[in-house]
Amino acid sequence: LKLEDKSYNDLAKSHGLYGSDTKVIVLNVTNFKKSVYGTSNAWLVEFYNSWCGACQRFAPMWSNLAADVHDWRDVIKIAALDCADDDNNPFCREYEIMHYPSLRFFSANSKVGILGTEVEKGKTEEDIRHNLVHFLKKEQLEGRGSNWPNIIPYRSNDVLNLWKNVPESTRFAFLIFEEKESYLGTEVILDLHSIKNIQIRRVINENEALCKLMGVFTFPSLVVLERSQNVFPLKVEENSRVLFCKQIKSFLQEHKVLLPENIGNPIAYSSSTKSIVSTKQREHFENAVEQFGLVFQVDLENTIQYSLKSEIPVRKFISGHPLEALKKYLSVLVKYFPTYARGRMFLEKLKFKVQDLSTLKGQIFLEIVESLEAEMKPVFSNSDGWLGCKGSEKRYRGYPCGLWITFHTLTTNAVIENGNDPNFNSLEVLEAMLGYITHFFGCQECSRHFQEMAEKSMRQNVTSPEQSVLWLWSAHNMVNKRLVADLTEDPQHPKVQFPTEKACPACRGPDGRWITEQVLAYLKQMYSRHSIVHVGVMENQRVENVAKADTLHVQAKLIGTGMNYKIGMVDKKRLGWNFNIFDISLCVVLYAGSAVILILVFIKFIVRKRYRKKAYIHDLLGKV
Ligand SMILES: Cc1cc2nc3c(=O)[nH]c(=O)nc-3n(C[C@H](O)[C@H](O)[C@H](O)COP(=O)(O)OP(=O)(O)OC[C@H]3O[C@@H](n4cnc5c(N)ncnc54)[C@H](O)[C@@H]3O)c2cc1C
Repeated sequence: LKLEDKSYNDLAKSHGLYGSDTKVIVLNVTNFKKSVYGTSNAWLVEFYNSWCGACQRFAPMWSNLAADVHDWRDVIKIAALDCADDDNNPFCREYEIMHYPSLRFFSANSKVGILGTEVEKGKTEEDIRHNLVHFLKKEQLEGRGSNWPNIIPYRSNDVLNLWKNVPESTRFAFLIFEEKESYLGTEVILDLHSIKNIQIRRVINENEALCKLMGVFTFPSLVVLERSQNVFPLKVEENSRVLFCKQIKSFLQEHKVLLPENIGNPIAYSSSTKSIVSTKQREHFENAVEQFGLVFQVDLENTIQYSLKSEIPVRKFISGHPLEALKKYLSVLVKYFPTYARGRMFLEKLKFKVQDLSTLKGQIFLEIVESLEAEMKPVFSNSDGWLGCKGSEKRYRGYPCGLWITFHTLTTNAVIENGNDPNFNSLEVLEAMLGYITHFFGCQECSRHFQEMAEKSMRQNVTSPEQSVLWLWSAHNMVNKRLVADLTEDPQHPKVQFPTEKACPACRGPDGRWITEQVLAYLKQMYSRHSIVHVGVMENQRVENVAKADTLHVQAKLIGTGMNYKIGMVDKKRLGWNFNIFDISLCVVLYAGSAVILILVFIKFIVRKRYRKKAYIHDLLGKV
């Protein structure tokens, strides 16, 4: 497949975090195998998830790297694949992508079935580039990449050997003398390899004879040899890749060697790593919808759908601790996830099918979920997208927001419904959440932070039902605090200490300290299953347990926010045999209508009969 880099991105249906303005090649389930396998260049692919904060923060670095090594593209291509895209998700399972972002190196000419080698992300773009150089050197040492520029050090002490096996037209040989561990020589070779009629080779300081011969005693150093045996030592002010490239290029320009345009000038991709939330937006937010704390049923359902159909099945095998965590997660969903009758039955059956297993494949779990869903549909509302968790752009909010509100809903409803039970386990939902976040949540960085928080204070502090709700609230606020002004912060939904002062004036004392009883009351009110907004729920879903009072309460809230939503279905209480008030009313109306029609027909019949009788008598009298 000989596509220019730009064409890959033009063909891609969705770009995820990488638009057409970057040099990152967008791969997907359709083009991945055709592109990556059997090519003369190697590939470095980022498997990421567009909702994952760590991936969003990593994206500018990845784009920078792709721009930086763009001149190496016939040796290595830099690409990315979005595992959050539903089409790509099974593919990420096949490649056993357990966390995001994951970097995989694919050798030149690799065969289909090779899953790539994990590459360390490091902390900086330079770290990844150096790791990449390691991989490329290894490739060539193992005999691959024979058509690549030679990055193996020149070991001979006879410079005449430099001119063997190179085309006649090669005029200059640049020797970069450096220490064994240095990356500079390889990088310069790769940067400038498309310049014709020259060769650039590394000489390491262990080749003492050649160093002596060339009079090189400091490393790195640059020496040029002409075929005619002229030798020019070139002075480079700093040991930098850019300056070495610059020096070689200016030497070549002086000697009238034609240079390809823009060669050896890595174009930096500029992207801010800071949030673009202005102070004004932060202030404006104080007055915005969010402060009313609405929780939408479709967001909760979207969350567990993503978790059950994408996040859990991405694991190839689930056993041991992850399987235990899955069982606990399903158990709390069955108990406390607010859903309709079919949803509840679906969760119960799912839990039942998993509870006795000692090992499970991710793919099998997905099949169980899908077959139960097909058997019992409609199970979910199948809305088009997020409502409360909708971001101002696709990369913001969504699933992680949904996961937070789902777990707040579970902890709160557990306490509201069973908190008075003397056998109530205050840690049950939190332990289930911790297990889920530890073993399944794709955002590795979030998972690590959450585990650290739990380790520090969860089991110690949560000694009563109410404390489970408050612990999660305070843990979430710690994350909010850490993410203020972060790149992942949605400008329309700045990170705040929750609830805002405006939303809950009673939640803070005069000194600004939290009044936890008030916070608890606020959270119980917001996350109670009775407050959940059933907007956007499919017509054939039936809303249970939502009393008229709640409907009015929600309506009032929505009116207060100025949101233009219709409250559908909310006040339709269910009756037996799947009939609701609407069905019954329709029957009564039809019944009454048909009775009226029958009466009218009857009257018409009587009137006509009388009229005919009269006409007959009249006729008879006339004849007489
Ligand atoms: C367990 C977990 C750990 C995470 N850790 C990290 C991390 O370490 N680094 C990172 O970059 N991202 C992390 N994330 C993602 C991050 O916290 C946000 O979810 C993401 O940035 C989306 O933010 P958001 O604006 O939608 O609001 P979110 O923070 O997702 O909040 C969703 C909704 O919850 C409500 N809410 C907010 N705060 C509270 C509170 N204290 N108590 C109750 N309700 C509240 C609000 O209505 C808000 O809209 C984590 C996510 C989860 C689920």
